[in-house]
Amino acid sequence: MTSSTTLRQESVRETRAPVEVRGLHRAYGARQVIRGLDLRVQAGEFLCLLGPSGCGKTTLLRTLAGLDAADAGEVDVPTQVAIVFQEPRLLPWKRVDFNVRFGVAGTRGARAQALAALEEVGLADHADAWPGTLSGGQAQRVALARALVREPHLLLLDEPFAALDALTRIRMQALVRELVDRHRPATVLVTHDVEEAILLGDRVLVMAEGRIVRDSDTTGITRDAADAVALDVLRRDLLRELGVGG
Ligand SMILES: Nc1ncnc2c1ncn2[C@@H]1O[C@H](COP(=O)(O)OP(=O)(O)OP(=O)(O)O)[C@@H](O)[C@H]1O
Repeated sequence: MTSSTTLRQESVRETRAPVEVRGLHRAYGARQVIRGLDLRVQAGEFLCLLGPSGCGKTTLLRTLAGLDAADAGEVDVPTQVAIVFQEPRLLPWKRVDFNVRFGVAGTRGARAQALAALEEVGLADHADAWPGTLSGGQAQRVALARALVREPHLLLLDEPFAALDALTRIRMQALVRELVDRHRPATVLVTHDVEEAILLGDRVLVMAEGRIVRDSDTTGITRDAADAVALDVLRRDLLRELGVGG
């Protein structure tokens, strides 16, 4: 990722508002899930969020998507937001093309936009297929196309690769990074996979007990042999932070 880093930073469209969260609080009944969380994501930046189960990652994403309300604090997000979940959540009784158009319902030229998005995820020839005939990876690519067609300025990905087999996961990681580099939304990916976070993101954040407790710049760390030591050190550090390993 080293060579493309400078290019990515230079081509950020300054007109896009960054994501800004200040002093966010959210409780479910007596349980305080998010406790005074601050977060800033620049336009075009790819942020990966790690954290133990139940620490509030999905709650944060849902709040950024406007699906959940904050109890206190400020949440400034762009108007164009799209979210992809672990499951594709397609309408099984509608063809692929409709499922993608669903993201821009009512817009003129929606069919053409849907086809363009399907083309980008390598599924142009599946526009008229039924969701039930797709593999898990293909269905998740349709979910990605449905998100892209909205031209999001903020793209939220909640463990989107977790249900995929190892090879499909690697292909999907590369596709998502490529799409983010091309469209430049601010991107927040929740994952439990430390290596995925380091290799895919520009920044890796660790969340614990409702706050961000670590923020590491990971731009430029690749699978190349030259980066092996940096990758290993960061991986160990992050695993320790997550309470795994010594
Ligand atoms: N709608 C809800 N009502 C009540 N409690 C909830 C609700 N949504 C989440 N919670 C609780 O809030 C806490 C944080 O949940 P959240 O899903 O945000 O965690 P997470 O970090 O995404 O976990 P995981 O990694 O397991 O997906 C959990 O204890 C969960 O049970």
